[in-house]
Amino acid sequence: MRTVALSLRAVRKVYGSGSGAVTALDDVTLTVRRGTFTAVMGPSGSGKSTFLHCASGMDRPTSGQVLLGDTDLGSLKEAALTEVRRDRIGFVFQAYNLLPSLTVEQNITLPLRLAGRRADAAWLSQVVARVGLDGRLSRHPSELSGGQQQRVAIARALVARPEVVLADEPTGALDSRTAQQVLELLRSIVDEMGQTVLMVTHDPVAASAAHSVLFLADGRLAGELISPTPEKVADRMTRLGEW
Ligand SMILES: Nc1ncnc2c1ncn2[C@@H]1O[C@H](COP(=O)(O)OP(=O)(O)OP(=O)(O)O)[C@@H](O)[C@H]1O
Repeated sequence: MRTVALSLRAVRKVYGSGSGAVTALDDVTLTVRRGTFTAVMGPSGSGKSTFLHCASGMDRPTSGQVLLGDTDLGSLKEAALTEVRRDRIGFVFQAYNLLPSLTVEQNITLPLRLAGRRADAAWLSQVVARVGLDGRLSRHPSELSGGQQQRVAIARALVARPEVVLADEPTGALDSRTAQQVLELLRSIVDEMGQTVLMVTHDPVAASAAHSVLFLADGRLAGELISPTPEKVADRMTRLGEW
């Protein structure tokens, strides 16, 4: 069994060229081990979104390598990359991104249907129970609270048994109590289901739900905090500058 879910090797991303060039990621090397929950934090403009786009294959680095397991994403043509994103990566966004005309169950199983696969009934019911959506499968997103909608999005991210779940500010639209429940859910899918989760956030409380926090500053890795607390994360962020 591979122990590394995702690795970045000397990843650089430069937007534009000449005097207007912006280096959004500068020589970022890191590994994300399987079964870990990692948060990525950094001041505004430090490269968090660029990092997530490169790590997920949504964008290609200017140089360096991104590997999902043993697969070098840079070696893949667009169609193969799309399949990797669909089949091997789960995504959770701040804005849920559910389809309003589909039921909860149809939203959750959409990635499988797009891949021409059927849901494994036992796995689906395990995922639905884990995210606390039992009895709500025939509802539509508009009938659910924000926290429940994010649970649907998390179930959708898990349904294809991805190698890594990438979350972009997953609690950014939620009140603090609901956010805490969603963070506990993300932590539990790691601790109890062995998932791997990588989450970008601005929020020290959200980051402290992870096993470790990676800090970005000016596109470079600027340290790691193991067993974070909100206070330690906030302190580190304050030392990195404006946030
Ligand atoms: N498409 C683009 N074209 C040009 N520059 C870009 C582009 N996307 C990002 N940048 C620049 O790259 C740097 C990193 O941006 P990025 O969005 O990754 O940071 P971030 O940490 O996610 O910021 P925020 O927390 O404000 O969302 C910034 O200087 C930004 O202006």
